[in-house]
Amino acid sequence: MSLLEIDNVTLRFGGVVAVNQVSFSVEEGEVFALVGPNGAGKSTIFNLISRFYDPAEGDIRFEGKSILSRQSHEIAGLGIARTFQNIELFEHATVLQNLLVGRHRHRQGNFMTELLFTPFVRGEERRHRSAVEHVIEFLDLQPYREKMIAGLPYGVRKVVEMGRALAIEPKLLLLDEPASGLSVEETQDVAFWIEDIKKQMGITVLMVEHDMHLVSSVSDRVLALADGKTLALGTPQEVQNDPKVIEAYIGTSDEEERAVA
Ligand SMILES: Nc1ncnc2c1ncn2[C@@H]1O[C@H](COP(=O)(O)OP(=O)(O)OP(=O)(O)O)[C@@H](O)[C@H]1O
Repeated sequence: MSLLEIDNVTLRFGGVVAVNQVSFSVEEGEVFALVGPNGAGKSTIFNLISRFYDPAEGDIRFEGKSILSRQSHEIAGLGIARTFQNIELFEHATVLQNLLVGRHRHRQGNFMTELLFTPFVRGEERRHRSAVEHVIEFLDLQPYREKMIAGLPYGVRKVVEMGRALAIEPKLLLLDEPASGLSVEETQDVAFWIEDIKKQMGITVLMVEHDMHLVSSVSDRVLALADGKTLALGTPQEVQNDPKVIEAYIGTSDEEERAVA
């Protein structure tokens, strides 16, 4: 059984078919990338998995069960965490506080037990702290743990966002353009972390990314989309050499996209 199955999914915005009968499966333990020119439908697929949108047709299954009856706030509870293209953190809270918020799905105490700070709650608190400390160490965030997000450089905020998602201890991590706006060195770090997230933490990764160098270095499989439709699916090399993919990139009006091609 695949961890995630996107089964013949279609979504329209008025007259625009943002996602057009797309199917793919993500296997446990792999890094799977969605690529394609601007407007291909990549972010919409993330938003469908996050249950921000309802598909017009098709099904989305996680661990074999449809998630279409679930609401967006229930998705983290199933074990799916995500980052956003435009980083979404609490600006006026510290790195540590932002990561602890990510632990919310694991909280089991009720109002009274929390109020009375029972041994159960104290134990829970220790467990949350230690999970968060593990993420801080993993992502080399020690120098920033007590710093406010608002004062941090962009590259560090991106890492904190990844940390917030990892603190949930997900089975599936959705990374929305993890390298966008980063320097070559920072992108290299992201590549190492994605490899470690897969190998050391055993977390499956689905990412949307424009940086084909990063995609080829970390992905097991790649799905290329254009105009909401599947163009090619295979290894990074197979997809990059696919004539339909080359055509889609060369046909784009975006200079950066053409450079990628
Ligand atoms: N909320 C929305 N309302 C209307 N149209 C939308 C909405 N979101 C996306 N679209 C349209 O759906 C299509 C797919 O957009 P989407 O953002 O998924 O593409 P993308 O591949 O993520 O592009 P990019 O690489 O620029 O982020 C585009 O034509 C876009 O204009």
